Amino acid sequence: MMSDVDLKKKAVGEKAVEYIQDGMTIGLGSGSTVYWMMKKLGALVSTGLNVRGVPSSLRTEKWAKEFGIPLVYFSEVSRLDVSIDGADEVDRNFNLVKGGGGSLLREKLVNDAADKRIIVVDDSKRVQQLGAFPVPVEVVQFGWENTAKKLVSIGCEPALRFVDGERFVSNNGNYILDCQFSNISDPFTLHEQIKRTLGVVETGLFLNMTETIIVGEEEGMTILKKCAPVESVKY
Ligand SMILES: O=C(CO)[C@H](O)[C@H](O)COP(=O)(O)O
Repeated sequence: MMSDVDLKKKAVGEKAVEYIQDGMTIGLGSGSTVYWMMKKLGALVSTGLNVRGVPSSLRTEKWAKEFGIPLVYFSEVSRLDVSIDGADEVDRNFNLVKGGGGSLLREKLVNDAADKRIIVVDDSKRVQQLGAFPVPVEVVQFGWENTAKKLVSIGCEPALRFVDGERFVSNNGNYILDCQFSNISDPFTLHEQIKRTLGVVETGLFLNMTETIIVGEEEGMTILKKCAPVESVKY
């Protein structure tokens, strides 16, 4: 049986497919919420919907192939019509922490290329202030220990990510440092500070990178849109 959280993820993932129209090129995000979007999209493709996707991770690429979603190389498209992605935290200013699955760099590149960017989350991801979830920071492997020390000096506790007892290596061949800050009052300045650190490739702070957030709740969902009234969908 599916957990309550999984039911919420499924509901918002499937809802996001309503934003996709025939002929669109779609940025396919990563994670378990995006999985449901892709499964539904695959079903629509099998009934004739003509779309193509750019995957933001190898796992997403695998799912796209499994669900029959046609893919196109990122290098072959200049813009995407829409991107649909998950997140680890969303604040009320539409800023996000992403990278819990380790795909933050490709996700950022894909989302940045989209004209419309939709985020799908369950309500446990909504926060007053970013930072309870450690900020994933992608760093080059060479000299990562020194990069970590530099990050300590800007106020965090970085932890090298391990998965199944092994050092996690991103799809780009880099390590991830999960950086716990005690308080992120200004995510924009923090992002700039981290980016200036030698050895850092990208941060999981996605700032001003979405206009629509679909939040799955116990009895429905809330659709948050920048500069538009909140929409509530009840079951
Ligand atoms: O940023 C991500 C992967 O790098 C995911 O979108 C994020 O971790 C949310 O995942 P899920 O939908 O499984 O909760």
